[in-house]
Amino acid sequence: MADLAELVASHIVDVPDFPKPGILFKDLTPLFSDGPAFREVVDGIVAQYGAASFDVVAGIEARGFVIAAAIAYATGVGVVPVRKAGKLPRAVHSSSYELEYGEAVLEVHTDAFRPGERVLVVDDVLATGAPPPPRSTSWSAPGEHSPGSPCCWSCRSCQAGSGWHHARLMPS
Ligand SMILES: O=P(O)(O)OC[C@H]1O[C@H](OP(=O)(O)OP(=O)(O)O)[C@H](O)[C@@H]1O
Ligand SMILES: Nc1ncnc2[nH]cnc12
Repeated sequence: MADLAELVASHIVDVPDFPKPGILFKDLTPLFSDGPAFREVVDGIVAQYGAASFDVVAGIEARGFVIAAAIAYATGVGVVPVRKAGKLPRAVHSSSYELEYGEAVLEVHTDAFRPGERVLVVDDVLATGAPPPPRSTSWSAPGEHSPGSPCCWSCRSCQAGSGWHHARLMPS
């Protein structure tokens, strides 16, 4: 797993101030475009969870689609697109959330999953994403936890020491 993490890290390009000043954007396109590396990562994800542990893969628009489709093809299961608001043509479940650099709404068709189906949900990056906090939720200053700790191993705000991130990602 350490090797895989290194492989991923070595194929990420950090882009400062994209899409907004203060955001360090993790660009995974070099990983997607490197055939052997991408295959190794996809195979690694499948091995991590076990091909028999899920019945369908859900990918989060848009970069998550790339990974979800590859996993689905590799394991012979179907893929369900979880799309940004207004893109799906039929009845949807909908949920809003906060991004590191904005807000968005994700939707999935109400009949996308069958009862009891086991779903592997994939995306490329977890920065800060979380449902909008309830009023009572406290917010924690960045840097209160060490980068690499389980609470925020992929939390860019914490690692970059800038911005705020949701307490949900932190241990209580
Ligand atoms: O943890 P968060 O702060 O939610 O950030 C992570 C999300 O942001 C990016 O998607 P984005 O909405 O930018 O869409 P894209 O994949 O279409 O670029 C990324 O692919 C994740 O879905
Ligand atoms: N820092 C970041 N890099 C890439 N994608 C992101 N989505 C949210 N924050 C991001």
